[in-house]
Amino acid sequence: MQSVIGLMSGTSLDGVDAAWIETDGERIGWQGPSLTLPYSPELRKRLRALLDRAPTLFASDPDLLDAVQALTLRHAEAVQALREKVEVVRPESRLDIIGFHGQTILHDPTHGRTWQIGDAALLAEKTETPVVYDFRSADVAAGGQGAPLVPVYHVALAADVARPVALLNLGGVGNVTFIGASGSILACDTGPGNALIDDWVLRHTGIPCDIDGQLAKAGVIDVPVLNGLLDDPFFTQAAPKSLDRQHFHAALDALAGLSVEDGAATLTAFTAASVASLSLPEKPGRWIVCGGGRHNPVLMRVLAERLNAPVESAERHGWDGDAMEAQCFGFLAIRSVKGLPLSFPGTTGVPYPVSGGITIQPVRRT
Ligand SMILES: Nc1ncnc2c1ncn2[C@@H]1O[C@H](COP(=O)(O)OP(=O)(O)OP(=O)(O)O)[C@@H](O)[C@H]1O
Ligand SMILES: CC(=O)N[C@H]1[C@@H]2OC[C@@H](O2)[C@@H](O)[C@@H]1O[C@H](C)C(=O)O
Repeated sequence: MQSVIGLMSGTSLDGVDAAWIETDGERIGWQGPSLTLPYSPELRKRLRALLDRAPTLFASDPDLLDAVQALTLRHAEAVQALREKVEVVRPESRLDIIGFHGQTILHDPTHGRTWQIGDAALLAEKTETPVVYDFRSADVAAGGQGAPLVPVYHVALAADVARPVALLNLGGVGNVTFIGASGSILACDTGPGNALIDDWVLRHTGIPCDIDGQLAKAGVIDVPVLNGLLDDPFFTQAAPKSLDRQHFHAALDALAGLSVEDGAATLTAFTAASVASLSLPEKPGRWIVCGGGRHNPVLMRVLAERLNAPVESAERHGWDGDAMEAQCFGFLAIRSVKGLPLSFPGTTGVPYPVSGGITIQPVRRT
């Protein structure tokens, strides 16, 4: 087993998640500490501006280069902070490698593009550790969706969980890994997770999310608006399929005129209904939820109602639901180095299993 730090900067743009695990890329050993280093409001604003400009952005754009540097240095701080945490609990541990996802600013696999920003060479230099990055390009080049990549990690984690089961990540965007009774895998992005709720609440209250679902709880779902949102052609596409965070951005216009509470209730129902609209080969015996959405009790309740099945938090299975994506990119880093597949026909629609990721070594100091 090797010791690895996985780093994930998710679609919520809230910060970088870092997690330490021991793994050989197939089995998962010690799940060590994890942490989130938040981004400053200023960096969030710069990243958000890049999302809007990404389709026409040049790699040499000065705003992009500045943001990449700030983002990468924050990742290096996360690595240092996590090393210090591990030093306290397992002083004998030595970091072998880092899995660096970066920040997605554009995801358009149908046009062969997926773009995660971050400077892997700078991170390798600052941390004096080999860094694996660019996990999605090989899959997209081979005709896959480039996402989700977490399923192979979900399957390893859930090796002992009764099947059929679904593992649902509710981050900015939602994604699911379905494991059938026979072990068959089907995965896809599900639709919005928290990103639309966050954007709506931020726009109307200045607060970055609907804390504990308080606004949604006080609101009433606008059914015609909800049905209009569910008319999006994404929901009739078969899995595997993936999404750009901005795909549903215009959806907020459909809510014009609603109170902030009714809008939050409608968007919370939209996230749950988009998961329930999935057509899976078998009905999962349980849904295990990770990602920030599981902290929203209203979203969890509406999900359970719409899925008509047990909906459990990842912690019920001894997992850290806030660290799973970061852990995953540590796991994928080792798989990348070993040339093992990261994606499969059932997870991204790629025609054959594909590895991916590029390793960069730190500059040797003489
Ligand atoms: N107590 C809470 N109440 C409501 N929502 C919450 C709470 N805690 C976290 N969230 C939601 O979780 C989000 C963060 O989730 P997470 O960190 O899983 O996203 P991410 O990793 O950036 O996204 P992705 O998985 O799409 O890359 C916040 O933006 C917020 O909407
Ligand atoms: C292109 C991209 O960055 N997609 C993210 C995003 O955030 C959630 C969902 O959309 C998922 O497809 C993916 O991340 C996870 C970690 C994945 O690839 O499995």
